[in-house]
Amino acid sequence: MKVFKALTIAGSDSGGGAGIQADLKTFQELSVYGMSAITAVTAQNTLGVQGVYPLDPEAVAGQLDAIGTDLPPDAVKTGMLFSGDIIRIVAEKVKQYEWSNLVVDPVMVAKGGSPLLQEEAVKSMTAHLLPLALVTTPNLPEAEILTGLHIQSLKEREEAARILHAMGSRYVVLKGGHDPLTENVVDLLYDGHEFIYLESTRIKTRHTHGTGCTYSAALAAELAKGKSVTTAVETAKAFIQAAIEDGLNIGGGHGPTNHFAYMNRLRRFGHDQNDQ
Ligand SMILES: Nc1ncnc2c1ncn2[C@@H]1O[C@H](COP(=O)(O)OP(=O)(O)OP(=O)(O)O)[C@@H](O)[C@H]1O
Ligand SMILES: Cc1ncc(COP(=O)(O)O)c(N)n1
Repeated sequence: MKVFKALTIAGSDSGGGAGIQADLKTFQELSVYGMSAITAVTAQNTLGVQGVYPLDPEAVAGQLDAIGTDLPPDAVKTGMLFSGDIIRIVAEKVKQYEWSNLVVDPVMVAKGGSPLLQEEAVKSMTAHLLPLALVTTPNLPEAEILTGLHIQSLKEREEAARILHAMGSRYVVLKGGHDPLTENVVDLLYDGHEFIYLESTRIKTRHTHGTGCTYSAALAAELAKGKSVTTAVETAKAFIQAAIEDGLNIGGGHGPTNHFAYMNRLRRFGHDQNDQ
């Protein structure tokens, strides 16, 4: 049996709801062998981020070399990268090892408002990493910072997606979780030709810690299995919808999503997700 492997390059969340921990849980649920390169350690729980301890860029490079020389991943995702120096090292290694199935989740700020990316690093993200991305998955505030647009209307979302595509990302998913005005959550997928809207019921819950990480990890896992971007985006959306619907009421703040939910539902309905 072929073993599909996915790599997450991201920060550690001690509370287990976001970052590396969310990514590995998602890979596992979707039957993909998970590997990690940690960029920063955060002291974090459902109440917020209490500390950020970035790793030396050399330590990040060392982890990527260890993986690149022995365990070539079928897909790679990036999350919290913290600094321009780390972004440049990651971009260099992605090119060196020719990792083409790259999902860039341009994580900038945690739910509670703590910065997870230095301001000066935004330029490195657009100059060095986005041109290597197969898919980038910004939320609305991240898309505004990356493009310089103020995004309100659907037309402005489409314009932002066009700009991100022109920056080099072959596909763009503009996530709509942060849009407070709409009844439904609307994500926008753009491949350089057409706009596809993925709509789902907005779940009213405060347990949304790690939604973006989990979503992009599910996308990377499906790409690792050889699924098309469109199919992988649809599965990732179903995965996160189930994970938010069955969110975990633990901790005193924003509880995490439920990584078991999607597969539990498929099992209940007698499907194996590899049959899809
Ligand atoms: N309340 C909600 N109900 C249903 N789906 C949601 C909700 N919030 C977010 N989503 C979905 O979750 C995914 C992540 O979207 P979101 O905009 O929250 O990303 P994010 O802000 O990067 O996440 P994070 O804040 O964890 O970094 C998207 O597919 C979005 O549609
Ligand atoms: C290590 C790490 N990576 C990413 C996030 C974003 O997740 P959220 O916006 O849900 O706090 C986070 N909080 N911590």
